[in-house]
Amino acid sequence: MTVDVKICGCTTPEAVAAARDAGAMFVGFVFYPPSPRNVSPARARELMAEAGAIAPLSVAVVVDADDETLAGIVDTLAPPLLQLHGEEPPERVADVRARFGLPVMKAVSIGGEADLARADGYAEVADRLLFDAKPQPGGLPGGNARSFDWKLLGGRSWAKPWLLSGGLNADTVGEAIATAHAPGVDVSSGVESEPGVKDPAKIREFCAAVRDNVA
Ligand SMILES: O=C(O)c1ccccc1NCC(=O)[C@H](O)[C@H](O)COP(=O)(O)O
Repeated sequence: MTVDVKICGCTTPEAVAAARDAGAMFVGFVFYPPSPRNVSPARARELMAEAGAIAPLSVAVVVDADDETLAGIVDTLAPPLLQLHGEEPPERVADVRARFGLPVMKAVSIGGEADLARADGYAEVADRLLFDAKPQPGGLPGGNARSFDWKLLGGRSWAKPWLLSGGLNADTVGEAIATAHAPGVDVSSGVESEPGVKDPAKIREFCAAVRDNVA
């Protein structure tokens, strides 16, 4: 069994290279100006180029982005996956997918059982799901180092591949995978030295912890 890893919020070539060398499947670029991890689409393209030909797949992370913003990202970066991390309803997920001809991963914030029913709705229209913790009111929609009760996901199955996210780090990811039966994991804050600053050593430790905890 393998567990897919996404290192989100990369802003330096060193972070992308560390993710690549540690075997991450995805690297996320955040296109959301209030985030300390915000980069421009052109910078994200440079970072991927600097990481070389054999690189993880880039994921464009956006929050309630309009079509013009998405078109700029798609034209500049050509990401193989879009991550919608805002309040996009299922209809918007389906619309983005059809309009841009790209697979879409929908972030679903989980606070309790009711949110799992919401996830069922997204599983019908998205290509992947990402389960994250609820943001605090007025806070960033993601990248908050907040976790949720992983037991809510244990024993559930979805028709689409999914990633577990929210407050993970090298110390907790093994238990998180085992509890939620997660086929993939995503991390941002847990591999940083301070908000927005990825630490290559922590990226390596995180990916090693995932490997060590998968039978
Ligand atoms: O990371 C951000 O700054 C961010 C801002 C706005 C929307 C989404 C964002 N991140 C999305 C991710 O996929 C993060 O990796 C995910 O929320 C987990 O973050 P963390 O709890 O810090 O590991």
